[in-house]
Amino acid sequence: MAPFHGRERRHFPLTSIASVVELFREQLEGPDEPNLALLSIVLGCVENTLTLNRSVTTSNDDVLRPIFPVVDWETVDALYSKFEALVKGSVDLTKYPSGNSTRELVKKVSDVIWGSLSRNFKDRAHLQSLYSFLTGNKLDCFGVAFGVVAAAQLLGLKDLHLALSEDHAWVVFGRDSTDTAEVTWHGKGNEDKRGQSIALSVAEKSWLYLNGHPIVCDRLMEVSAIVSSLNPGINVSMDSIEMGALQQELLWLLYDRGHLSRYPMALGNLGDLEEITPTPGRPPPLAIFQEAISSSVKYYNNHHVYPYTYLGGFFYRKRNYKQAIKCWADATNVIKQFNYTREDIEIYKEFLEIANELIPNIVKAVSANTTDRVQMNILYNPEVYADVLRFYDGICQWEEGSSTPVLHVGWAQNLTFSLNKFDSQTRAKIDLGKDEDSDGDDDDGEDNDGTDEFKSSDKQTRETKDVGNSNASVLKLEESLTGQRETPRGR
Ligand SMILES: FC(F)c1nnc(N2CCN(c3ncnc4sc(CC(F)(F)F)cc34)CC2)s1
Repeated sequence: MAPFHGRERRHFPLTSIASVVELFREQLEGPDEPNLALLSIVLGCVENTLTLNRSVTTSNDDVLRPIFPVVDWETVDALYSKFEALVKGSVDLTKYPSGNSTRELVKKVSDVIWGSLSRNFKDRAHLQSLYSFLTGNKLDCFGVAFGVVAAAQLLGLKDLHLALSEDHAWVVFGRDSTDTAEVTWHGKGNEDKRGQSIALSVAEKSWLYLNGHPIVCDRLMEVSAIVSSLNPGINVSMDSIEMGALQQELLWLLYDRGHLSRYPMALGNLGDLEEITPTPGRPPPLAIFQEAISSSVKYYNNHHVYPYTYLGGFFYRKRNYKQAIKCWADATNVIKQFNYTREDIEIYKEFLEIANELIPNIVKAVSANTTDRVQMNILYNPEVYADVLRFYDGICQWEEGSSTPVLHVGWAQNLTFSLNKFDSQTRAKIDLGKDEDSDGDDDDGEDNDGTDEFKSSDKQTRETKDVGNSNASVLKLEESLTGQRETPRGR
């Protein structure tokens, strides 16, 4: 049975990037909601063809370059009908009161997707689409959550939407989307919490749930999520040019309609693509990365970390080390608002790489390459030194109040390595102003080795102090981790 109004049929067979873009344009223009299952099947089919079983060689070993795959209507219609039969065959809507979705109904839809998954390994690439689900019974964490939303759309559940953090996905439903439910798993070795509300997890103030500032999608942002989670990767070192071009064009189509404005990671993805292949007449990557930051500040109370690490990575690749370090300090200025829990491992790894590889590489590169006067001067620049301290202070504040420690002696070794590369006069130049106490003089007799800052301060108070306390806390950190003094906080 043709599941669509036949309007979509006229685009098939899809034989080029332009034909896929036209299908998406028509879907986005309405009047109906875009059909999430259809679009996910189409993109999954194209991605699968362009990135898997890629190179075909002839007898004399020429590598045949695949042209853009032909996506037939019959293929898509058959897969769509299979999905529709599975979903409508498994969920008897008469058993659920009409109107807003209930937790039981959401759990049932999640069970339908969950129950169809093959048991084996699930954190490979290209497992995010309904094409993967319908042809291989495999989905990754995002794909399961997306599949639940696509199934809900098929069932006419208009209140059920996708919620996204920087490393997890769940759903919102009910009147004004205030109810939430886990529908997929997260990470390795964590029991899935499907069916539960996310309220308890948010209360832990973990980065994983963005402390109440997730991306809550509407149907059009759910299309943005499908496009943004496209993976043009053929292997670790090669991307499909056609797939990257398709993702870039679809992201601009969504950008022009405003469907990326509240989606910082999609803007970051677009910035990365524009850095590789600039689109004539479009803003430069820097402007797009800055838009991602503005989006997080404007809509998510500056609680997203990735906008700053997207931009930091961009500056690092451009060898603009001063700006890169500033972005990374701005990134820990975000993470310090959270408490570290074991499920935040992905962002921990991000900061570990910055602290223990990228910053040491920078200070090594600029001190080794003394001929490059421009780069050399960052080791004589107190603002850069202050940003390195700010970076570490954010990590320290992240650890404060957390159930799980963040720092270990490896951090301190890299900290001392990086700080010692800065010229000693430079280190003296930063404003170490002590905080004014009530009678206004600096030294009120208490031992000013910074201990008091640890005992009395919590995150809020330290927030208002200048970099001086960051310096104190970082030096305390260095001493505590290298064993010269007791740990600043009993743990
Ligand atoms: F900060 C930079 F270094 C980054 N480079 N790539 C980054 N990615 C790439 C793409 N990505 C994403 N891009 C669009 N949307 C989403 S929703 C989501 C969480 C989950 F997968 F749904 F669980 C992840 C994610 C995750 C972050 S951050």
